[in-house]
Amino acid sequence: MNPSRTTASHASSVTMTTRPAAVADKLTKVYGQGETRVVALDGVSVEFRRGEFTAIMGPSGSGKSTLMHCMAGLDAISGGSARIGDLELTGLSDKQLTRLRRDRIGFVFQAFNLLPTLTAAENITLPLTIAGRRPDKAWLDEVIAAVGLADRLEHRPAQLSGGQQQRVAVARALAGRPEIIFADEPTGNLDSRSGAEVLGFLRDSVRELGQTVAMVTHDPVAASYADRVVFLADGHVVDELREPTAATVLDRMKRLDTGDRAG
Ligand SMILES: Nc1ncnc2c1ncn2[C@@H]1O[C@H](COP(=O)(O)OP(=O)(O)OP(=O)(O)O)[C@@H](O)[C@H]1O
Repeated sequence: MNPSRTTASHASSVTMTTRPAAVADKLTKVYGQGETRVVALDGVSVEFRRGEFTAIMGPSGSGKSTLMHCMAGLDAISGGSARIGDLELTGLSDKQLTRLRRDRIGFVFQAFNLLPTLTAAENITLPLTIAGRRPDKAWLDEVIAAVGLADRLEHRPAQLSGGQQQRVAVARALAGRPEIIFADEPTGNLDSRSGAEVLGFLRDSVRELGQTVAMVTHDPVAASYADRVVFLADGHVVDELREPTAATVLDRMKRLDTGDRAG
């Protein structure tokens, strides 16, 4: 049985009808020119609904990271559109994109990217400090309690396990109540137990705190924590699975690898 299916997704059922947190519409991304031209995304349309946890999977080179970078305003798009909430990313200046990333998007990367000289608490609030925003104390307490870091707040990253460091990174991503969190292989550097904790927390942030998460992963077990899996191949969305289990995800991945994209 898939552990991610044992509790009802209350937040999802309440919020899924509202406008999506992020939308790609016929999104294309072309790198290079002439002989080095690569079409990384070839008309990708996908919605990330509020209060939903989406995993993005696909073979190496299928465009997963490119999709995430374009949606998060880290990379310019070549055609189509990308929106965070109702904000269209095309045409935004570098300054506006920086502000968008800072104020409306949370990031979790494979490498935890914590500042070594700061405590866990200072790392968690750093983006808010940089933005000159006052942390919402009640929300922060809720996030810190949920990630189980209340007794580690004064520790520096070197004094924390990998799993704890990634939980600090997740709390940091959540601290500003972003419109959406983009997670790129968040469990890639963790053992399976720590990985399960981080994934469980990402799932809880969606179910219990009403957040929205899009996560790139290669791992069918990680994907099984999501509400849905979007499959990419050769820069296209080729499949989608709801209520995934590790077994159903693996089965779809095998079909992609053999080029059978039916169903
Ligand atoms: N900066 C770049 N310049 C040129 N080509 C790029 C660049 N970034 C990505 N590509 C190409 O775009 C395609 C999609 O790459 P992308 O990294 O999005 O795939 P991916 O699915 O995330 O792969 P992986 O699972 O290996 O991380 C690949 O063919 C890749 O070589």
